Amino acid sequence: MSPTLDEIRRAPKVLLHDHLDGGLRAETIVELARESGYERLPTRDPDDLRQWFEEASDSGSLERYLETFAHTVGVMQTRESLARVAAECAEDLAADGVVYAEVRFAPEQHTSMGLSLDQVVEAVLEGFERGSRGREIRVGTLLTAMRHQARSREIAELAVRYRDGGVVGFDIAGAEAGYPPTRHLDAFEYLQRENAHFTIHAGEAFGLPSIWQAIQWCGADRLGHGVRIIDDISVSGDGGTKLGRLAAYVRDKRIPLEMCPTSNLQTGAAASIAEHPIGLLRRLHFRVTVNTDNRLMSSTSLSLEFAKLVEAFGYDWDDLQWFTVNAMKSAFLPFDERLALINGVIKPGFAQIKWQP
Ligand SMILES: O=c1[nH]cnc2c1ncn2[C@H]1C[C@H](O)[C@@H](CO)O1
Ligand SMILES: [Zn+2]
Repeated sequence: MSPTLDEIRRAPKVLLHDHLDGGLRAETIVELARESGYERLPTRDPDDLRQWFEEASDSGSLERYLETFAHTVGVMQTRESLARVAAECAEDLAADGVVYAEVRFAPEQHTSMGLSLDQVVEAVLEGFERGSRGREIRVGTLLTAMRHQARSREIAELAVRYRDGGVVGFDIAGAEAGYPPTRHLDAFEYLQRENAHFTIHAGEAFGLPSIWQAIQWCGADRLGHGVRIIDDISVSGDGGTKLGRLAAYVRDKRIPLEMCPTSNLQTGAAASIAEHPIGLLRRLHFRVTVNTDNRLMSSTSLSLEFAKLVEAFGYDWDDLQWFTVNAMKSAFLPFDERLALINGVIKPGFAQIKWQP
């Protein structure tokens, strides 16, 4: 029997790639816009707004997809709104059965009403703490720098400053074409000297050179998306595969791929779930993880992403557990804490679901 959406919701899941400003509740956006006097929302009806985000994000272009964030970032400019959005994020993920999440956002985008970078981070950390309290979820924060801006070193320093307060790593995001990872080499070298962890959005809207730079120049621990690694794998008529040097390196080094299937369809990185490179990469035993990217823009949840993969590839509980353990192994948490979650929460949780009549 293949796993149903309801059953998947009850399984303990791990989410490594989820944007705070891409996961707001539509009702919350409308309320925050009203309270703050934000006038530019396309509609004030939550149902229409939810649909607007999904449709506007479905253009086949990452650049157009990113334009929709103006409306979520626009209502996240005060301590209260940031803390509320973060608390609701933790609540929503816990309700979906996520037991460990790393949620990212770009502090530099939340200072237009006068908050300092430190105040922004503190508000979000407080929100995650509040939303997680009493629930079976732990949330780590990743600080993102926008790749078209020039504040990555500053944001990297911010991440290190809050490393003992809930920030577990760093990331760069935004339009990929024209903004290669090496533009931010200074930030990555600083983080390496500080023994800090980081992931890089790479191989989503640009190909192998972006992935190569992220790994071989910048030293990324993980790849955000990384779907274009497929360009370095040739598949012959009889189904045989041959890995190029970069693809072999990524697999040999067990570099985690934070794959986000639905988001990739919307930005044109893949044509359909069934044709998504995740199928081949899983078969070839790359360290694949499954993620949401932006739950609002993609109208999705981690459970729904898994359910779509079950439908397209016929995955069973062992596959879903494999993706989940991969994600937990790849988290930016200390080794002993990762192990405790794998052995104490993930494996028993999947065993219970697998064996219940
Ligand atoms: O999939 C993505 N690729 C590149 N950038 C992205 C993606 N999803 C969200 N972002 C951007 C828009 C957000 O404002 C920013 C920080 O979360 O990250
Ligand atoms: Zn992303």
